Amino acid sequence: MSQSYAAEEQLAIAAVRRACALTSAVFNTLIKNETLTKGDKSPVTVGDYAAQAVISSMLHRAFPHDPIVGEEDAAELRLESGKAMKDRIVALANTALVSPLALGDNEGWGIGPGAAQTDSELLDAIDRGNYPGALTGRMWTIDPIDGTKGFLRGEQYAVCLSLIVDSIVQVGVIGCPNLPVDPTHPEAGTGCIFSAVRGQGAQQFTLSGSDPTPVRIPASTPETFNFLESVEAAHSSHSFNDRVSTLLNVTRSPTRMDSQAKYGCLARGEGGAYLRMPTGVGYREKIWDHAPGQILVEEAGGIVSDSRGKPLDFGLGRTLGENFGVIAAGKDVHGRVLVAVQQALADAKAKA
Ligand SMILES: Nc1ncnc2c1ncn2[C@@H]1O[C@H](COP(=O)(O)OS(=O)(=O)O)[C@@H](OP(=O)(O)O)[C@H]1O
Ligand SMILES: [Mg+2]
Ligand SMILES: [Mg+2]
Ligand SMILES: [Mg+2]
Repeated sequence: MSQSYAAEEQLAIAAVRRACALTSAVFNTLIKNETLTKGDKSPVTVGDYAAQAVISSMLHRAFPHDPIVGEEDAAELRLESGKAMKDRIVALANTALVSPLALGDNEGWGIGPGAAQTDSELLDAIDRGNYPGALTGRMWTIDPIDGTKGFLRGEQYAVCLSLIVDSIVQVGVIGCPNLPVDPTHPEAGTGCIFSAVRGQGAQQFTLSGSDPTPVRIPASTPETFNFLESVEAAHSSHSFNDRVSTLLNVTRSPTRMDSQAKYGCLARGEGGAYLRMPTGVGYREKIWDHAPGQILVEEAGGIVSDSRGKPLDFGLGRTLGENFGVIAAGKDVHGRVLVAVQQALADAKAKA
């Protein structure tokens, strides 16, 4: 029997709302020494750490036994050299945690404002994201800022949270503070949340209101179809997407956008397909970069697979393991995109 996951969805929405308020505030005041470069050369800001601390604290309060796979860890913040950053993160996280009841909070589920946390409680909350993942059982994924490079550029980024049970994503919530609420009326403002529960559909509402609207991927037409792809050429191959576009006679140029906002746009009918092919050997996609997006697109009536047509495997640890690339698209076009991707891969192999 399918479960309702009502408490989990409400908590996830409330946590993403609080984290989005925090990241928006951070962007307006971010200064240079509030960003670090991680071992893999990617950036992390006080916003990433503080948002993970807030979401993890709220999860722990509501579901103390659930393990968490979170992108960030607090190792740098525990060093003497990280003290200034840690102090700022603690202040930001506590402001977000104790602020008055945000829309979507529900005290009945214990997800209203909480008490301020100590430094060590907040560092421990960040480090609770160290779960290695598992094939069975419940676990949450947190990507506190997905598309950190987009966040730093003032463009798209997303606060992403999912609940995975026995390797299947059951709840996904994506907050997009910089995304237009209505792409046909950009003047109507920005700030959306997407949310989906397995078997119950997908919805969008505004970051500041409680106005859920169901989202569904419409049938695509040659006039409207184009690819959604990463901004960063290092994250997915733009030239491969060009070849697939040529094979499919796609005339519209791709929409480049950071983060899982791409899954949100696809789910509400923008673009037609999200194609993410690896640029080099070795990088394994992280589960927090795809779990909320996968359930959102599937619940909006689409299909998400890797470049071989296999489902994404969320039960192999912190990465998607052997999955190679991602194709997300409406049901009517996914098969055609998959065939074109296979053709482009075969052409590249023949040339090599
Ligand atoms: N080499 C490589 N290949 C593929 N993906 C990578 C790679 N390196 C990083 N990442 C992950 O990409 C996440 C950013 O998502 P996007 O690629 O959609 O954003 S962007 O348009 O490129 O900025 C980004 O997520 P965040 O770190 O949360 O921003 C990374 O997890
Ligand atoms: Mg990410
Ligand atoms: Mg991130
Ligand atoms: Mg990152």
